[in-house]
Amino acid sequence: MFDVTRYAKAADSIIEAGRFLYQRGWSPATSSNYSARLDEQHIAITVSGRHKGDLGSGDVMVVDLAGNPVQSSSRSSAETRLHTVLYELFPEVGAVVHTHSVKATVLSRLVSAGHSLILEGYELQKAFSGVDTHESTLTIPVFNNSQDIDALAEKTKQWFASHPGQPGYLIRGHGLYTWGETMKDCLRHVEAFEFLFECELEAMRVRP
Ligand SMILES: CSC[C@@H](O)[C@@H](O)C(=O)COP(=O)(O)O
Ligand SMILES: [Zn+2]
Repeated sequence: MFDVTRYAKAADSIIEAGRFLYQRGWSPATSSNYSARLDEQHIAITVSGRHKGDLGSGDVMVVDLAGNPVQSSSRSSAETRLHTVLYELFPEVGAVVHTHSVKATVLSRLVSAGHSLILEGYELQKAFSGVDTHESTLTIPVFNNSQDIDALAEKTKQWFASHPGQPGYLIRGHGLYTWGETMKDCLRHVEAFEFLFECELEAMRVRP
């Protein structure tokens, strides 16, 4: 069983995140999903198919880390397993956010198959938790999109098990996943990624 007060707080953080991310244009047309940890075994996560700019408490439900609904007859995000593998891997992760911005989508299609997006030399890399210098190298893997979410989740789990310090990943033609200790950390990470994606796209335009 989960703590109801914790659920209420987590749901509020998810609803607020949806408003912010939709307004910024990063979660259009019912895309995206968000979650927050309640305890070792449970997370609050968005119900599948809901409009993220207009979430209410009925649009956030509880699942266990196996993805089973707890006290809910709703269907959780189709991408629930992409969230739960991150909670399984990293006990310190308290929230996970998935977005569908134009820049993440376009850039993910420009990174060649088998390559990662490398971010180096940007002061804004320090917006990511644990990064304290522009002289760091962030390796952002780009996974091929798939409707087989269990298979995709397994690939992400394997990659991040051996690269635990990296702050997120792209799915080609689809969007961004990032996480943090709190929902605030996640939103800062999304903003930082969006800034860095714009820089990378602009650099490609100026010097193709
Ligand atoms: C509206 S298309 C986007 C979906 O296919 C999916 O990628 C997505 O991000 C939202 O799925 P959801 O099941 O609502 O969590
Ligand atoms: Zn998606």
